[in-house]
Amino acid sequence: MKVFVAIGTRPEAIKLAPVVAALRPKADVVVATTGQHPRLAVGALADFGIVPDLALPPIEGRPSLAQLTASMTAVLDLALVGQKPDWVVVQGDTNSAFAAGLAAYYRSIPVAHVEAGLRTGNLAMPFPEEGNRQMLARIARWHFAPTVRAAANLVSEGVDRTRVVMSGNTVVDAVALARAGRREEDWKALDAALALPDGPLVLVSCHRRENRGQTLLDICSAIRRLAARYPLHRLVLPMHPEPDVRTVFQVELAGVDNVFLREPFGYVETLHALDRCDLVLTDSGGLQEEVATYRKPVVVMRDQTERPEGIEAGFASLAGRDPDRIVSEVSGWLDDPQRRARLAGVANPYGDGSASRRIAETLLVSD
Ligand SMILES: CC(=O)N[C@@H]1[C@@H](OP(=O)(O)OP(=O)(O)OC[C@H]2O[C@@H](n3ccc(=O)[nH]c3=O)[C@H](O)[C@@H]2O)O[C@H](CO)[C@@H](O)[C@@H]1O
Repeated sequence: MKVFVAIGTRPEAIKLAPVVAALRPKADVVVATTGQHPRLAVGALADFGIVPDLALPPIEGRPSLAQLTASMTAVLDLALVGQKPDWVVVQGDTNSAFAAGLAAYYRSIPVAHVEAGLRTGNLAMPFPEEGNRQMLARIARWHFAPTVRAAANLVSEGVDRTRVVMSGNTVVDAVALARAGRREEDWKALDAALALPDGPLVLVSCHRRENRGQTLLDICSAIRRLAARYPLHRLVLPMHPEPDVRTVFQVELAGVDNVFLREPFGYVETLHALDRCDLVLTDSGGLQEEVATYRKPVVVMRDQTERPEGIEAGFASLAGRDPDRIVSEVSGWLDDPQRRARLAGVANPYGDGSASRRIAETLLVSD
């Protein structure tokens, strides 16, 4: 069996790396980068010892979403004609995932969708991810749902329930795979490599499209207020390379002593920061899930999340994008060490670390 695994961005690389590892012994796997964020995707794959087999041309300039999707679809179409895979595997909700799914669908190649069924039900938030994942659900042959709720979302939309597999989220497998074999001193060495300051850490990340513009300025004001309120804490912010986001952070947070702006972390470095931090403040999807492995709290800077499981389990607080709410939700955790300590006993709602094995087993015997 030949499986074409399409990877456009860092989170897809992270969440598909364990699927590639699970498929590789038994299938001919072609790992292809789609050109969306090749540098970040290749970097994340390297953390798992994976080198892409096929690097499609990087998307240059600042294309519109339609141009981005159209050009990736056209190039992926040619790649699929050349490779003739039996399956195309896509993950999540990026334009890459949608472009690869669409290209495969038009060539009548079945699509397996990993992390299927996440929904806010609001096409404007997250944008364009909610639309991308809903469209993928219409054309996929296998739907690998990360949670029971995601599986139920798909069935309620009319997806054939025999094509929905509750696999768990592969991010849990990714964390375990990236940690495997690393020794205590390897992790300690990362403090120096990352120039991570001593003292308690807060890991901050923010890059969603709907959080740009005035909202990002508001978020920066919340970060400044938190830095002043918690002078002993170090707020570490690896910046997404998106220029609109980077520049704002660099201007708005310049000169704040306990805010540390950093270039994007590698995956292993991010896991180290997760291990060391007291709290994560983010609009990221993956970080909302990874905190559950580390039993750390996360304050989510979004109005809605497609991951209510984290809130129900007690890891996540939804702060919206209002600075007062952000400051108060973060304070609710940082001022209450016992509340944080209680997370140690909470089960991970995102899976048991065997999602990739389930996905590989299903694909390898299916038509
Ligand atoms: C709407 C939504 O939620 N969509 C998500 C979106 O991804 P996201 O929001 O999770 O994206 P990011 O925040 O960019 O990445 C996060 C990953 O990167 C790691 N990381 C972070 C900073 C750094 O400096 N170095 C790193 O290594 C970090 O630990 C984590 O694993 O697309 C995915 C793909 O389809 C979907 O799965 C997913 O639903």
